[in-house]
Amino acid sequence: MSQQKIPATVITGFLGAGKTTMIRNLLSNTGGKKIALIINEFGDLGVDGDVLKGCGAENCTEDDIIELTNGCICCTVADDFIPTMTKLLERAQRPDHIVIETSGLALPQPLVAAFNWPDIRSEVTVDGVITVVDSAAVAAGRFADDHDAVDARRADDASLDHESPIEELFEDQLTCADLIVLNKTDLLDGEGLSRVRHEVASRIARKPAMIEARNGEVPASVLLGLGIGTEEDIGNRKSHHELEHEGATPHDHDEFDSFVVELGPIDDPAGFAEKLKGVIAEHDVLRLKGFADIAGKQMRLQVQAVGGRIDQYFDRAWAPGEARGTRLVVIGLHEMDQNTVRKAIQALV
Ligand SMILES: Nc1nc2c(ncn2[C@@H]2O[C@H](COP(=O)(O)OP(=O)(O)OP(=O)(O)O)[C@@H](O)[C@H]2O)c(=O)[nH]1
Repeated sequence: MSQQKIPATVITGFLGAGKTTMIRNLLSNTGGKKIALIINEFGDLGVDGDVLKGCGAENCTEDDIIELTNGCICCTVADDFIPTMTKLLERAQRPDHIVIETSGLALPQPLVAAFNWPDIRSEVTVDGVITVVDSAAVAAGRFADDHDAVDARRADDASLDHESPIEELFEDQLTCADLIVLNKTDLLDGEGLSRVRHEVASRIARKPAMIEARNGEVPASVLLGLGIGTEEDIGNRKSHHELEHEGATPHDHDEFDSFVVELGPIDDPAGFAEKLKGVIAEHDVLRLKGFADIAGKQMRLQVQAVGGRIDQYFDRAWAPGEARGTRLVVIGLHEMDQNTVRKAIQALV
């Protein structure tokens, strides 16, 4: 008798929507299922891997967490994702379930389509694609572009064939969903949330289930076991790019850029965060995350900024022999001036 296919859940969603937070919560309540986690993030710091490995889940040990670091998963399917899956499937102890966290800038379509490759298809199936949405960011209009401005730009430059890259990606990630998690409900009231629900629904023709969550707290029984087999339906969930350029090469990430800023110790983390908000707003930084060395503290500070909202918390002690330091990854649109932003952040300490 052939072995049953292993279900794989793809978790996607724009930068900072709460994917890692949701997975962290999931790993603490898997109902005994052994999970293998494949994670991919944009930027050179490996913050998500560090956060998830640090959560010490029994059913997903450090060995079960695989980081894909050679670029965005949707562009490295053949070179990175498929070989990783093949190796995972060769393990003596196979996982009960595979969870894949895409980078916040990934198109889920090419990844899901990879499950139709013969070697993978015979052993794994996509249990479902879950798209996490930052409800507060939707309410603030972060994905609703200024269409007049875009039209004006297009009139100036005939080669511009699509709308804002952020808006497109947001819609492409929704288009792929079997389940949409409207996260960060704590930041909105009932009316605001209902507007977000309508706005999200209006962006896609399909009507996947939509649930609300705070801090990604959704029971494993809801997230795992959707049983969809999404790879068989992926042809009906085309991205903007696929619709505009049938048969064209996949998209790249030229529209976005990331870089790492290194700093010395920070004396006043609250003051630093306040001033950082100003830099983020002035330079349209989309996402900033990393770890900070706070003078006189044994613990390192995790810094997470999504747009102008900054969270900071001490996550663990600096390990013996570990080089203390402040390292922050900054992600923005390509036109962001790296040198100016780097200098502006360095000037804060
Ligand atoms: N207020 C609030 N903050 C949240 C919630 N969920 C996540 N966050 C915060 O949002 C920030 C980003 O969360 P992550 O889980 O790292 O988001 P992500 O989607 O994994 O981010 P990328 O991997 O960079 O795309 C962190 O500071 C979280 O603590 C929520 O429901 N409410």
